[in-house]
Amino acid sequence: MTTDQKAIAARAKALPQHVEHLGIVITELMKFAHPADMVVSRYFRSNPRLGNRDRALIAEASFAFLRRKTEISQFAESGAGPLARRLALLSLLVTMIESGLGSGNRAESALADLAFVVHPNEIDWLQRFGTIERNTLAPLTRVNLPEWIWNALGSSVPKDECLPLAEAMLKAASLDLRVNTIKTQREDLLGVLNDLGGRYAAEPTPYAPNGVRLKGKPALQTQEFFKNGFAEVQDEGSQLLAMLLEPKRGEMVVDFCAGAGGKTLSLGAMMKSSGRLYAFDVSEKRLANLKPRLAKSGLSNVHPVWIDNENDAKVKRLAGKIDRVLVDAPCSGLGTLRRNPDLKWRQSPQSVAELTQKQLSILTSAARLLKPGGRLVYATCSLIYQENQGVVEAFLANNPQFELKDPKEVLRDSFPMMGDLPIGTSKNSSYWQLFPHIHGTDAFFGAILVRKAAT
Ligand SMILES: C[S@@+](CC[C@H](N)C(=O)[O-])C[C@H]1O[C@@H](n2cnc3c(N)ncnc32)[C@H](O)[C@@H]1O
Repeated sequence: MTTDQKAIAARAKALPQHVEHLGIVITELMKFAHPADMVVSRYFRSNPRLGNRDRALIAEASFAFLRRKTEISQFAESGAGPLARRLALLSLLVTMIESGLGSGNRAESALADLAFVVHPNEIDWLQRFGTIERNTLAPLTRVNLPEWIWNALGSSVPKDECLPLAEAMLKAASLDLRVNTIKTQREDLLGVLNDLGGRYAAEPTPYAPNGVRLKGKPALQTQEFFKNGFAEVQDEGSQLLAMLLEPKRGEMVVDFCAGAGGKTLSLGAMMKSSGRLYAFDVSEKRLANLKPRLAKSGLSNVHPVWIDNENDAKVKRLAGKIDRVLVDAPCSGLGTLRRNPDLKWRQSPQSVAELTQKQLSILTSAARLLKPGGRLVYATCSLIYQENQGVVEAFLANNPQFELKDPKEVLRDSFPMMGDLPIGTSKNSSYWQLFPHIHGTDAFFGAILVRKAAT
C-alpha cells in the first residue's frame, strides 16, 4: 500500500462519523439563518475532537451540498431512512466524485470509498445518482439556481453563455495568493512554496502579475511566508480589479469600502507604500481584521478610518482632495457562488433592490471626494445588472460632472492582456467584467468614472 492509499483507507474508515456530523451541519445550513462558513466553523468549535481531515471533508461536502442543493434535495426524496442521512450521503458522493478526495474521481470509485458507511439497500440508489446524465435534468435542476437568478444571468451575458456560466459557478474555486511586492517577488515566493511539497504545488496565475495559484488547499496560517506577510489570500479576479484604479506613488487615495483590506493592501503595494491611502469602512470588526494584516504587510501609507455611514463628517472633510477612490461596494456577492454557494439561497430580489439603493448612495458620497480629473472605480462581485450597470447609469444621470471611461482605452498600455484586449474588457461594452466560465475567476464588475477637469 502506498502512503496515499493508506491515507485514503484511514479516511474511509472514519466515514460513518462523517455522515453523522455532516447530517447535523446540513440540517443547520438549511435554515439559511447565517453565512455557511460561520455555521460550519461554529460546528467545528463545538466539536473540538474532529481532526483536520475530518473537518476538511465535512466542510467540502457541506459546500458541495449548497452548490448542488436542488439536484441533491430532489433526488433525496427518492431514498429511504432519515432525510439528513440521505442528504449527507449524496453530498459526500458529489464531493468524492468532484474533488478527487478518496480514491475516486468517478462514480464507481467514489462509491467504493463510501462502502464502509452505506447500507446494502443504499448502494443502488447512490449509484443511480452518481451516473445521472446531467444534460437530461430540467434546466433549473441542472444549474442549481433559484429561478430569479437564472433569469437574471441573461442580462449579464449573452443567452448562449448562461449555461456555461451557471455550470462554472457549480465548481469549487482555486486558492489564489497575491504576492506582497513590498517584501518579495513572485518568482522567489514560487520557489519557497514549491520547496514545501505537493500540497503547495504553486504556479503563476494566468493573468494577475503578482498572483500565485495553489493546486491543493493547504493550511497557510502556520507557514513562515504567510506569518511574515509575504503573501495574502486573494482571488485572481480581485487582484485584477484593484489594478483598475492604477494608483501612483505619492497620491491621495481612498478605499471607501475597505473591509478587512484585501484590496487596500494591493493598492498600498501599488503605491510603493508612499502617499496616503485611507481605508474607510462602517464595520469596526472588519477594520480590526485589517490591522494585523497591515502590520505584517510592511506598508506605512495606510490609514484605517471607521465611518458611521457614507455621509460621515470624516468623509466630507476630504471632499475634492482625493486623486483616486475605489468603491468596492457591499453587494449580493452572487459572483462568488463558487466560494459562497449559500448566497444563492440567502439573497432575494428584495435584498438586491435594497442593496442597489445603498450602492447608489455610497457611490454618490464617495464621488464627492475626487479632485477634478480624479478617477473612481465602482466595483462589485455581483453579476446582477441592477447592482452594476444599473447603479452607474443612475449615478451618471444625476452627476453630469462625471464621465464613464472605456476600460479598453484607459487600460490598453498598462493591463494584462487577453488576446488583443485588456483582460475583462470587450469590444461591445464600456464596462469591465470577469466571469468564471471565461476567466476562471469569481465574477467581478468594474466601471471607471472620471470627474471632468472643468468642474
Ligand atoms: C465587498 S466588501 C469589501 C471587501 C474589501 N474591499 C476587500 O477587498 O476585502 C464591502 C464592504 O463595504 C462595507 N460597507 C457597507 N456599507 C458601507 C458604507 N455605507 N460605507 C462604507 N463601507 C460600507 C462593508 O462593511 C464591507 O466591508
